[in-house]
Amino acid sequence: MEDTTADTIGPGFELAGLTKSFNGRPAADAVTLAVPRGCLMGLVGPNGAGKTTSLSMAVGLLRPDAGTARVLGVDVWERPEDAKRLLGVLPDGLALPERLTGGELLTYWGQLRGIDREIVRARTVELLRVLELDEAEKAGTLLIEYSTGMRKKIGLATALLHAPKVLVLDEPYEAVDPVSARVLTAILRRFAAAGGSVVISSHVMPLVEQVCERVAVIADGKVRADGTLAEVSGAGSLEDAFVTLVGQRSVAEEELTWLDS
Ligand SMILES: Nc1ncnc2c1ncn2[C@@H]1O[C@H](COP(=O)(O)OP(=O)(O)OP(=O)(O)O)[C@@H](O)[C@H]1O
Repeated sequence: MEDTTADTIGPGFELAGLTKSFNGRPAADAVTLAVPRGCLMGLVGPNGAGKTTSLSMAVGLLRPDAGTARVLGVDVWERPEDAKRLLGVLPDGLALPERLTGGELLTYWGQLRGIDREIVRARTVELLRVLELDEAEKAGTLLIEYSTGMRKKIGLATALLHAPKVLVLDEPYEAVDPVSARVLTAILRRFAAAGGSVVISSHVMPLVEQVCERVAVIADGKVRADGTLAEVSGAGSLEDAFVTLVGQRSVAEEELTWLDS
């Protein structure tokens, strides 16, 4: 599945001036980021900051008002077929065909992507085992019966199945148990060590500190900070830097007093 049309130098993933407004309000305002090859980048920001909007535009799920995204030099909007071969995506709120098992989903997914049947079969078995979904598969568990964390994991498996070069994962650790989270981190580190680029969005700052080498902070649709973990965090923690960048909000003494009774 190697795309020979992709370039061999430059960043793995590049967002340049991505802009989108909803009802006249900018949700993403000239978002510009570069994820080097072999790098894990964390994308953090408050609720409604524009993370999902930016990532959706970057992977070809939401058409930008302006700006471009390139995966290994391939323009996501000009060459969607080539770009999609290189990209593995775990979108926000992934819709699943609920009446299939996880294994059936991966099998159909692989066929849709035109991957050889035997390869799909082998990768499906391996992904289900590594992500600890094999017992559910043996029991014939349908996706509608999957827990929230299991849904996240099968979504991740679909993102990995075609062996992409760039992974874009919206909240991949959300609802995932600690053991599975370690497995996920090991997968992502191995992916990056092999030269892949990874972007994860997350609200869990210690996790981003633990997993990512670079971090970008988005607030009000704008990139407020972008650099190595040390550059963005400064002398304190990432959470301290985040709160300084996006502003603090606490509950005043006179608010919610009706909860005191
Ligand atoms: N389809 C849409 N229609 C209208 N407004 C939207 C739409 N999608 C997003 N928005 C708005 O765009 C802004 C950015 O939303 P977005 O989902 O990108 O934020 P986020 O950083 O991913 O937030 P969260 O951390 O809560 O998931 C918000 O104000 C949101 O209400």
